[in-house]
Amino acid sequence: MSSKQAIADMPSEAASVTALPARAAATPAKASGHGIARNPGMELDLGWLEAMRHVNRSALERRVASLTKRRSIKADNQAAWLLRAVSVMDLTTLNSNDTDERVRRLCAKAIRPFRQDIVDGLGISAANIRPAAVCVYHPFVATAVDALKGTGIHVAAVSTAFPHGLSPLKTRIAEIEASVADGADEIDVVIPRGLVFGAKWQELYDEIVAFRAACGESHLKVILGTGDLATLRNVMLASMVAMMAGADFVKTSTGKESVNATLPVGLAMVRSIRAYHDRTGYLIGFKPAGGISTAKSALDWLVLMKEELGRPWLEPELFRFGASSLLTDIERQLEHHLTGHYSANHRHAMA
Ligand SMILES: O=C[C@H](O)COP(=O)(O)O
Repeated sequence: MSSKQAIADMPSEAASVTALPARAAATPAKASGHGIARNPGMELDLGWLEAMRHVNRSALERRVASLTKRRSIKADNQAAWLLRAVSVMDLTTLNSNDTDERVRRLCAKAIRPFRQDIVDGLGISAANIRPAAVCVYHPFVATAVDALKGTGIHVAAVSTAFPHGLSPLKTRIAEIEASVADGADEIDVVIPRGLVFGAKWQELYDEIVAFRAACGESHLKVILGTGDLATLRNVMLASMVAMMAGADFVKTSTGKESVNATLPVGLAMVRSIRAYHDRTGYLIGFKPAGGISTAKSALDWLVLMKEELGRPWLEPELFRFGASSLLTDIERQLEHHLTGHYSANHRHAMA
């Protein structure tokens, strides 16, 4: 199969794994394109958490090693999978020196993610492949909303005293409300990691319930800061509490911890998503973020999702990469795919 054919066939090429069945819509789908029944959450079930006593780290690591070693993506299909990676990307800028101008340039990159010669070479002009969202700090939400108007690209805001989550609860809730008022479609909140260390599950649950209420129709992604959580059991418990409290997505990292998204941690979260689905029927999204900057690592994550959860988790409704520099490497790899050589990073300007 030629790579152009593989690109045209991308949805079916990725469809070979049986997906978890989608639940019949229990809550109305969001008009702005999030077409999945939203997780309403459930009561905090401490007994369920208690039952999750043991997480077998070495089994998770073995599974990750086998998935990445015998990766099932053939060379001809790689360009198609890289385009898929772009379409599930939250193109992110979260820097202390962000400006309105920089955010406008990033939005322009989201609208036209590839150089015209790459678009023409791959034959993808009709496919309109773009990141799912642009992710910014609150002061830039209005700018991004304006720059992306009419494109269908969502605006995500990091909230709740990102990246540490350590301001008063009232302040964190007000921050969510302000981003929603400015037009954010998605809100990425961070949890205070101390609540996990103290096993203060009720407090964590209540905070996330309040975050969800403040989000209204905007979708809620809950960042666990997994690099700070010390154990995979903590990661799984925090994931479960976030889902019980009504998270639409669980997300690994802020990008500011010393350890960012890793595949074993991702697998632990994905297994929590599966367990939550088995019990409630709801499909929860997953967003690995932080340190995902190479096309190769993006492919590893996509394979993990395809093999563990199935086809629906290759769509932006249920999967996102949070990444500030991944698009640059993907563009370089696509150019290499077309021309056989690499160009310098500066030829693929981000913003
Ligand atoms: O949520 C997204 C992350 O902050 C992006 O992290 P990164 O800059 O390491 O790609």
